[in-house]
Amino acid sequence: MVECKNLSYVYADGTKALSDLDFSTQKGRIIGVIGSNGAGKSTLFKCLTGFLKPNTGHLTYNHQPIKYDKKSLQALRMKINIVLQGAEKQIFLPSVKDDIAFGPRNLRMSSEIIERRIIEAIEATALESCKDKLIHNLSYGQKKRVAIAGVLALSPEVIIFDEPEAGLDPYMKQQMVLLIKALSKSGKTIIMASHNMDFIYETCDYVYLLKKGHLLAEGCLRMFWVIMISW
Ligand SMILES: Nc1ncnc2c1ncn2[C@@H]1O[C@H](COP(=O)(O)OP(=O)(O)OP(=O)(O)O)[C@@H](O)[C@H]1O
Repeated sequence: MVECKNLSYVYADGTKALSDLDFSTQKGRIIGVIGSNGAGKSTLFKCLTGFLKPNTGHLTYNHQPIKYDKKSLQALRMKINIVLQGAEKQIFLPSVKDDIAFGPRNLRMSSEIIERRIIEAIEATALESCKDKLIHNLSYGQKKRVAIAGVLALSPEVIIFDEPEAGLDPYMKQQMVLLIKALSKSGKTIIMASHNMDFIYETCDYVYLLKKGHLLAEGCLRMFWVIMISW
């Protein structure tokens, strides 16, 4: 479980990106983080993954405060990982299988485990037909699934998606809804940001609404329209 209490983050130029934010997750939940451009969603995700250290507040994972030394951060990213909006940013190697294996190989997992993780990640992301192709030749939607498979291969407990449906056609958007729901059903906790309210409505169990770094509202799906009205 990830929990933030009174989280604040100010960038070096003085921009107050998060102010006194309370946020928490529960295992298997799909949590949507919504808010207009500049609301603080990406900053929150950078704090949750340890890329940014909050100026004030408490940030814990499974009730333990997040530590910022190299070893602790590496361990944190095994538990909480992020799928960035631009798939290209997360692709490091030319072949699908090698790219999926990149994280597990860096962590020096055994070849049997790596092979099993590759197979499971390919299956979960329906990449069977692309698995022997060069990533350079894949479509945007396929590249996005390779990026997701690379994260799944690390087997994190919490997966953050930054605009998972952006750039996908209607069929692939629907596939993304199914993939996210299947991950949650398998026990993964999902946190995601999106500007697509239909996608949020179709996918999430619980929603946080941010405005200029402040938490404006939060609620489960049946509260969704109340949240929308107050936005
Ligand atoms: N490196 C930075 N230096 C200074 N200010 C920053 C930096 N990164 C983000 N900000 C500012 O912090 C605020 C929150 O930005 P953030 O990217 O977290 O918002 P967001 O909700 O993810 O927006 P979007 O929906 O456009 O992705 C904005 O005012 C932004 O300009």
